[in-house]
Amino acid sequence: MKNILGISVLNVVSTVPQIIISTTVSSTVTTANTGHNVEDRGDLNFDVFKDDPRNYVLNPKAVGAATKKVSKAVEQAVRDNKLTVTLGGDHSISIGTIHGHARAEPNLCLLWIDAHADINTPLTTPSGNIHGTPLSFLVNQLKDTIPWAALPSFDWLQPCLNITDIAFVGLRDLDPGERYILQKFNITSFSIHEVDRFGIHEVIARSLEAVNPKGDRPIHMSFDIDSVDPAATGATGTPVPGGLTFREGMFIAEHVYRTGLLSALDLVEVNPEVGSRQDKVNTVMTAVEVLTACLGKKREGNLLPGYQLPMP
Ligand SMILES: N[C@@H](CSCCS(N)(=O)=O)C(=O)O
Ligand SMILES: [Mn+2]
Ligand SMILES: [Mn+2]
Ligand SMILES: [Mn+2]
Repeated sequence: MKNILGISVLNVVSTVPQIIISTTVSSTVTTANTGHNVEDRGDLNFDVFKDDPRNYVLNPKAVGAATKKVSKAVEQAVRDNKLTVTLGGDHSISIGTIHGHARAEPNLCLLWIDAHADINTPLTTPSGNIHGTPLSFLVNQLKDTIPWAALPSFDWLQPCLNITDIAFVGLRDLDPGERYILQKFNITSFSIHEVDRFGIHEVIARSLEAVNPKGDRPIHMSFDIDSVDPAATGATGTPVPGGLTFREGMFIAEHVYRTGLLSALDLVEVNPEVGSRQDKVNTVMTAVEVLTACLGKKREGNLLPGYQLPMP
């Protein structure tokens, strides 16, 4: 079982919630005696500079430089044989986490847990926000849809995923371009409709069967906190009603942990600058619980190795 490494990746500066998540995860995972020790490699700080006006997408220079840094940090952590956890922050960082993970583990498969598909291309995005496009930069089959010459800050990036290596869970807000892509390439996807229809166990089992049928591929799970219903995750940038219940989110985490194949994990879109104080508390609590479940903490309780009943 890999050791756990926490890389706190923050948008620009450390935020209290991210610090709470990373320190709580470290202590919780250790005390839950999951057999792991947690190493926090600290924050990746990014230069914030005035970016050019929208050129297909917003802030391409800043995001291109930041995701390049993330890629290097994640690649190194995976090469150090760490189960690598990246906390965010904008889902655009997954351009870097998945690229870096794939450089060390080219055979990875991807679980994308999200209200959104985040697979708009720079030409289909309605907002220009790169957090809605990360997957289009990463998959081979969409390579020709990216205006690479207009986005030189991404010249370091080579597509590294086969589009059929992705399974989506929790979708409930797709743009026309995304729907087209999912249909055209027959990508494994379970919207909230399928979660309601089949139940979360069947959905996550079918997702893993589709992308990892032999159970021999490292798993990258990119968990967008907005996959869980806004009632439990109000402090996020693009909330969508009718999300996964807290319990369904926890089930996904526990089930993926039990595969023993989790190799890298993103926990993203925790945004401490939006929502009420209670939203922030709820969102951080949800993030901590999902993360620690991904890392071995069980709702049934963890048997402490060598535990003996105290006797009088
Ligand atoms: N599809 C929309 C919303 S994208 C939401 C991104 S995230 N990472 O899921 O919050 C767009 O492209 O602007
Ligand atoms: Mn975002
Ligand atoms: Mn989302
Ligand atoms: Mn997302």
